[in-house]
Amino acid sequence: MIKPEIVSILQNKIKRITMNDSTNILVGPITLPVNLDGETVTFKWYSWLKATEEDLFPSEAQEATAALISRLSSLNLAAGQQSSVLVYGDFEGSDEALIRMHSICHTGDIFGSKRCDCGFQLHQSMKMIVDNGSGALFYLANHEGRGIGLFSKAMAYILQEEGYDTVEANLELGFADDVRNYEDAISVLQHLRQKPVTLITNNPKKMDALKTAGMNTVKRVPLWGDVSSFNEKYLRTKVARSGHLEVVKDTDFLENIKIV
Ligand SMILES: Nc1nc2c(ncn2[C@@H]2O[C@H](COP(=O)(O)OP(=O)(O)OP(=O)(O)O)[C@@H](O)[C@H]2O)c(=O)[nH]1
Repeated sequence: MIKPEIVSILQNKIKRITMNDSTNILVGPITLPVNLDGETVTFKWYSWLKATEEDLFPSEAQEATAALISRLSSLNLAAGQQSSVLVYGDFEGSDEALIRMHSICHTGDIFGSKRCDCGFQLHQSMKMIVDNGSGALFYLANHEGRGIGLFSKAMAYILQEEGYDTVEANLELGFADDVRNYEDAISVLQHLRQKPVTLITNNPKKMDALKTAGMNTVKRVPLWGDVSSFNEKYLRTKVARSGHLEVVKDTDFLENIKIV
């Protein structure tokens, strides 16, 4: 039995986001001071859980929060991945808000791998959001390896060491090049902000996903960097095969960046 005082602490921080055929349960905001290049910057952190079982967060029940809490310890949530959003500034009301839909990259974001540009993009986009004064970083934890999962990404890396490019490696393993879905994140975004957003990305598919969902995405800010001999082929493949947009049209952007 969950104590009433525990329910009353949590219930104002839990919101239901109803989608067409499922529900996302959003928890937050939670104050999150972050060390960003030596400065303490305070974000508001939220996480969400897709409620696939109807009784997880019953809409009619008065004690929906209690019902949810009482199920938590048996759900084995650590075995799955829950996504996050870090919100900065007056995200709901500001005229100009920058957002980043960042797909998890265990190797790049956590270990600092130089085989991709993910760690750089994660860090840089947080700084861009703070410099802008308002925005949100969505950290999409079910997107590892463009949706193929960490174990499969390890296999894809082995194929890449034998000369296959990123796209070929995914295809040879029986996946599409990119199997990511942004619906859950967009539902959370729409819950947090209705006004137009500017998306930090080089990937037009992310812009399309937001526009298709009816989100008013007015602008795009590109984000290339941390180019080295380790990730040069990966970055070239993004432009040549995955449709990523270069910084300057008709220019081979990598030739303008010193390879270290
Ligand atoms: N399959 C596969 N996935 C990779 C590889 N290197 C990085 N990734 C994944 O690629 C994704 C990159 O995510 P993002 O940086 O958000 O997306 P993006 O499509 O590059 O678009 P933008 O960075 O927004 O321009 C992450 O899920 C990484 O785990 C790789 O060699 N193979």
